[in-house]
Amino acid sequence: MDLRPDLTLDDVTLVYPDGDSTLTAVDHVSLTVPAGTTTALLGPSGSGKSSLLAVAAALTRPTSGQVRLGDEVVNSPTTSPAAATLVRLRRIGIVFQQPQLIGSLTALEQLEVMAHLRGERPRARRARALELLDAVGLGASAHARPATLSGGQRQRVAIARALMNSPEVLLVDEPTSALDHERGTQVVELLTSLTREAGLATVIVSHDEATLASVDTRARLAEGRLADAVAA
Ligand SMILES: Nc1ncnc2c1ncn2[C@@H]1O[C@H](COP(=O)(O)OP(=O)(O)OP(=O)(O)O)[C@@H](O)[C@H]1O
Repeated sequence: MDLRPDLTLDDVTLVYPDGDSTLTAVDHVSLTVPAGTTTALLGPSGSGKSSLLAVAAALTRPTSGQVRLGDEVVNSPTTSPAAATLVRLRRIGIVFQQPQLIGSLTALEQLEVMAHLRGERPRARRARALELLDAVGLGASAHARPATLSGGQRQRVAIARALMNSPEVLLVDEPTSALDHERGTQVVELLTSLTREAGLATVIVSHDEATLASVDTRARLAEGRLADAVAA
C-alpha cells in the first residue's frame, strides 16, 4: 500500500450570507480521517454534512480554519481558485448522490474521459480504467452504456471514475440514497475495501445508518457542530 496522507480538518467554520444576517453551516469542526480508513458523516437534514464535504473537497473555501493533506494546507480562507482546482483534479475523488454519467458513453469511456482531461496517454488510461472497472465488479460491463446498467452498477461506475486520477482522498455524498438496503450495503463495503487497499482517506455522507456496518468511524453533526466521532 502506498503511504498516503491523512485528511485533517482544523477548526473549520463555514458561514453563508443569509439575507441581512448569516448562517453558520459548519461550526468549528476538527476531524482527522487517517489514510486507509473510512469515516461516515451522519446527521439530520440541514446539519451541515454537504457543506462540510464541500469544504473538504476544496469546492468551497472555509470562512475560517483549514483542510490539510498530511502537513500540507490544501484549503483555507486564502486558497486561490486555481490552487483549489488543482487539488480537486489531482488529489481528491468525489462521488455525488446521483452518478452523473454521460448517457452516450460506455462505462469504460466515462473513466477514460477523466484521464484524458489530465493528459494521460491513451494506452495507460485504458489499462487503468479496465483495472478499476474490474475492482468495482464491472469488468464484464466495460462497454455498457448507463441506460443498460442498474442504479447500483451506475454508482459503481461513478466510484471507479472518482478513482481514475489516483486520489488521496475520496469524498462520497449519500451514495446509497437511490439503492435498496442490500445494494446500499454492498456499495459501502466496496468503498471501505477500496479505501483500505489504496490507503485513501474516505468520507461518506449518509442518512442511512443501516448500510454503514463496514465503516471505521462514525462522526455525527448537529447544527454544524461535531457531536462525536466514535470508532464504528
Ligand atoms: N449555498 C448556501 N447558501 C446559504 N445557505 C446554505 C447554502 N447551502 C446550505 N445552506 C444552509 O446551511 C445549512 C446546512 O446545510 P447542508 O446542506 O450542508 O446540510 P446537510 O446536513 O447536508 O443537509 P441534507 O442532508 O438535507 O443535504 C442549512 O441550514 C442550509 O439551509
